[in-house]
Amino acid sequence: MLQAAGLTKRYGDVRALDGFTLGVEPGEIVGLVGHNGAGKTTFVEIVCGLVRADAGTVTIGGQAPRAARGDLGVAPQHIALYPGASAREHLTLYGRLAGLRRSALAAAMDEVVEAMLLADLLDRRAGLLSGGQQRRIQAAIALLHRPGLLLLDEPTAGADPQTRQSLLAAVRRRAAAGAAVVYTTHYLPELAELGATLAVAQGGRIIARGTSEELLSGLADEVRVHIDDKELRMRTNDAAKTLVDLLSGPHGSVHSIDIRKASIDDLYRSLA
Ligand SMILES: Nc1ncnc2c1ncn2[C@@H]1O[C@H](COP(=O)(O)OP(=O)(O)OP(=O)(O)O)[C@@H](O)[C@H]1O
Repeated sequence: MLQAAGLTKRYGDVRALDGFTLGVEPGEIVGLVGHNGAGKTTFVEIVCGLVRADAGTVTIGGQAPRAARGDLGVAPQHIALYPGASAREHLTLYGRLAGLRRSALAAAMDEVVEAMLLADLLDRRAGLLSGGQQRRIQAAIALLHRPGLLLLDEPTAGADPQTRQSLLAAVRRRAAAGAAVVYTTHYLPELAELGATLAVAQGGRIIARGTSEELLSGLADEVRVHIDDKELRMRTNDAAKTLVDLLSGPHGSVHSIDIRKASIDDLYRSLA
């Protein structure tokens, strides 16, 4: 559905993208992760047709980004709402721009209002809502016209657990119905909940691609055991065996055991 190959983009001396290549199939959720400044948002902006790449190609369903705009749903990283307009007015405007009319528009609005918990907020001005509530409206706009490609750039930043769960459920449903999804986040557990594959961006390109199990499998977990008045810290690929070995020998009084799974930071470090 989305094919990007060899994208480069410079801002003065900064290489925002440097050979960025990524493909996303219908029904696939790709978690786009990477340090601040890795090029994730620049990639999203190029796919949206907002920024022109210096080199490389992007196609959406075989078409150029501008021609494919109608099949694109975008929740940008920064809040981009009209402060004086209500959620209802936003959804009506964007729905009409996407070609939805009357009963089709009403049905699409009902669906996203329910999915993004907007019923009680519909007629309040967006500018007076909280950051998390504004994110719900942005996500609803992205989902409204059932696009074939969803680009969600840190859609849960500042969202409470209920909003996060609603959004993740809505994204899963859309992917199950065949949408291709690019989901940018700094929060790995969300991607596990989505069943997403990972694409790791670094220095303006994708340096690793696979399931989180594949990418994290070689990385050691950390086991911390508080015995007597000492804390032992061990890196291990088999936390259970490490603990059994430790505790089957003579030992003092165990106060706590903590197993820290390999994190996304461990992944970045291993790829650096
Ligand atoms: N309009 C711009 N003008 C100048 N530099 C830019 C512009 N947009 C992005 N950059 C630079 O390009 C690089 C990539 O930025 P980008 O926003 O794509 O990163 P990111 O991976 O989305 O980061 P974050 O996780 O912080 O959102 C950064 O060094 C950034 O400062």
